[in-house]
Amino acid sequence: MKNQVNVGLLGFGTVGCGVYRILEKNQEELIQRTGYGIKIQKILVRDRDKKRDLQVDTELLTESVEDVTTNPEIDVVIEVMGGVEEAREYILSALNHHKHVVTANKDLLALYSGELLTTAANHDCDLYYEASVAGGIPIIRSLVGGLASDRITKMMGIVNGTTNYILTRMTKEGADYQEVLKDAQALGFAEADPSGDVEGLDAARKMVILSTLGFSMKFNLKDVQVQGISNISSEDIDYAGRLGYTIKLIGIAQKDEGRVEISVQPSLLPSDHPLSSVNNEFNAIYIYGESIGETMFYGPGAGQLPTATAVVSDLISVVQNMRMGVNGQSVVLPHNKTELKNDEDVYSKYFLRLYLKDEAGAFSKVSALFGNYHISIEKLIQQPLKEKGAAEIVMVTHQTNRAAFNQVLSELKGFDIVYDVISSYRIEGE
Ligand SMILES: NC(=O)C1=CN([C@@H]2O[C@H](COP(=O)(O)OP(=O)(O)OC[C@H]3O[C@@H](n4cnc5c(N)ncnc54)[C@H](OP(=O)(O)O)[C@@H]3O)[C@@H](O)[C@H]2O)C=CC1
Ligand SMILES: N[C@@H](CC=O)C(=O)O
Repeated sequence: MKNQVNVGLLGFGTVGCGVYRILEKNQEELIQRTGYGIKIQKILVRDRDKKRDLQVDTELLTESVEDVTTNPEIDVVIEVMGGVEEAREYILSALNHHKHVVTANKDLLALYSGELLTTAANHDCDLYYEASVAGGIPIIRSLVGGLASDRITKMMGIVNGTTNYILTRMTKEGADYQEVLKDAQALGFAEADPSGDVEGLDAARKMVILSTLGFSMKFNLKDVQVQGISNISSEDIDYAGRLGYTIKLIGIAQKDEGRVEISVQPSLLPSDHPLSSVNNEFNAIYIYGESIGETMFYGPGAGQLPTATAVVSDLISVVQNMRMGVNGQSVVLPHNKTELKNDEDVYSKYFLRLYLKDEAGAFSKVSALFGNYHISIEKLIQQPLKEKGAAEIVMVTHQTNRAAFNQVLSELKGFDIVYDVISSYRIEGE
């Protein structure tokens, strides 16, 4: 092996520029840790003439993917361009040309990890993807390395920086949803299409990746119950606060007796729960294992340098493997049969807010409906809504199963004494 490793970058946006910066700044440490110099040879972009914050030698930039994925001088390809089909095609091309690959692309991995990992293995190539989940937190390494000896039973946490940033500012400052979303985009936290963030899909993709690794089962996006944050109002946040809760977008993957539930939903957590204090773009994930019990991972979940740190750390692993003539840890394919839980088997408490007609006996009818499904009410706020001649009801239920709660919700929506069902959220962490 020569004493320099040549790298090709696919993408030079938020993360790509971060990778460039860290490679420039930490070259000395990289040589110490790997024994090799690491040089960026080519960078694929859509538009070479675009004005960029980070100025580089224009000879490095190319609009032709072959300059990277089939370039015989390049040893490792780093994919930080995003998207699915082109990214898949380019990574497969790189692997087929015997190049190791590092990627931050959770959209791609949630769909095609099996194909990509198999192709990598067939070509004796590494495929690392630490940055695809929770930005700078080394969560993938922890699952496939530090916790590999344990049986994982549950993973729960905040895995999207953009939505956590938005909810934090809405909660703490009463900030406007659209305004803070713009800030999250300007700060480089949001995806190119931020609807993936705010509708919960980005977090769902990350939960698919974590669940596949943690439970060694194959999952698809359709296996995840997903709800985003775009309908959360300042009133929901205020009521949650009055009842002692904070609203966060929470991903849960839980296995009981071989069957799994995966969800991403805005959830109410007790305000003294550690996840309630995870603010801004930070992420945090609890991992529970049969032997280890509870562990928690916390750190920046999005942003240029935290994400690039994970990417460059993967690159270091690749170079260390190249030096030793071995392949890396990340080629782990699922081997357990996938079984999902039914709604009847998923239990939690719920928060519900609705407008009720201000007429005698209306609340008793609602209570009776809950009673029909054996759901009891733990906390209640009732107040008149003058402009509608209605009462606003906010309640917290005791534990119930998802099927029963969904049935009550659907019957409430057709009830003549109910003006509107405003919002409902799961309650976790109690
Ligand atoms: N931003 C973050 O905090 C995090 C991002 N990620 C993931 O990292 C990846 C990159 O994200 P980010 O850096 O934010 O994205 P950006 O949108 O900032 O950058 C994308 C880059 O890829 C280039 N590009 C995109 N599509 C093509 C294409 N078809 N052909 C050639 N070049 C292309 C763009 O070129 P041009 O500059 O010419 O437009 C741009 O340089 C994504 O998969 C994202 O999900 C993961 C963790 C955190
Ligand atoms: N858009 C993502 C970026 C990192 O994965 C997020 O906000 O978490």
